[in-house]
Amino acid sequence: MIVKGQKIARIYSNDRGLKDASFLLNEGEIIALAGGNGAGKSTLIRLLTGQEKPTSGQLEWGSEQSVNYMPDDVDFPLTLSAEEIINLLGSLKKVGQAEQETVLKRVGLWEERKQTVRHYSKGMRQRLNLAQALLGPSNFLLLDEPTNGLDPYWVAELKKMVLEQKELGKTVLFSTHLLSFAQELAEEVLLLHQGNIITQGNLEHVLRENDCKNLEELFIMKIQNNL
Ligand SMILES: Nc1ncnc2c1ncn2[C@@H]1O[C@H](COP(=O)(O)OP(=O)(O)OP(=O)(O)O)[C@@H](O)[C@H]1O
Repeated sequence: MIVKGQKIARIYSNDRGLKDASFLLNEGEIIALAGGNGAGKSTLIRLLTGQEKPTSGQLEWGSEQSVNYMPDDVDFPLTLSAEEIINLLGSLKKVGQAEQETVLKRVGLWEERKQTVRHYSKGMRQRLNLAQALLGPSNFLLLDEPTNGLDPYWVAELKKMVLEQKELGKTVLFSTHLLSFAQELAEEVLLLHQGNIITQGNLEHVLRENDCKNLEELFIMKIQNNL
């Protein structure tokens, strides 16, 4: 077990957030946290990273978890280059030059590594964000809206990178509102709507159980039932 949520909630003063979420994440799985805007995906991820404290409920962690995290909104210093940022984070994470180089090459920023972030496009900044999450040892990778700003080539590369991480034995949880992306990649799915988990489990199993041909059909059916 990686982590178990036991009726975990984070309710903000406006009564929104994440409500009584119970779930179990197992080792070595690719898990999609899917749902629309304001569904509670980032809130759940922030609870998992410890950036948010639950208003009720708890998380029970398996032993020796080490988490790498790709936030959905990171502002890298505009005056630093990708190389400097990865170097700085590399020294904090005790990762040597060779791995730093591999990671920058993997996200396609090696050629532009000496340019400052100011000169990067949105997609390049997002790839730098991905690079920092790939850097250093972890067994649990949390990616919040990793496709944001990526073009089709890099979305395809992102899929490959997630599968590579799985091959290395890691658990990968990513949030998305792109249901086709979740469908293509995930083994397990947590479908969120207005702060509630409306469906969870093995993707093939939940589709079969609900007689749906894909996640989009399931999502529409579930939210219509919730209205
Ligand atoms: N700091 C906050 N203060 C008040 N309300 C918040 C706060 N953070 C999130 N919320 C509310 O909690 C709900 C869930 O937000 P969250 O950011 O987790 O959704 P999300 O699924 O990540 O959405 P999106 O896909 O739009 O990023 C939303 O209704 C949002 O307005």
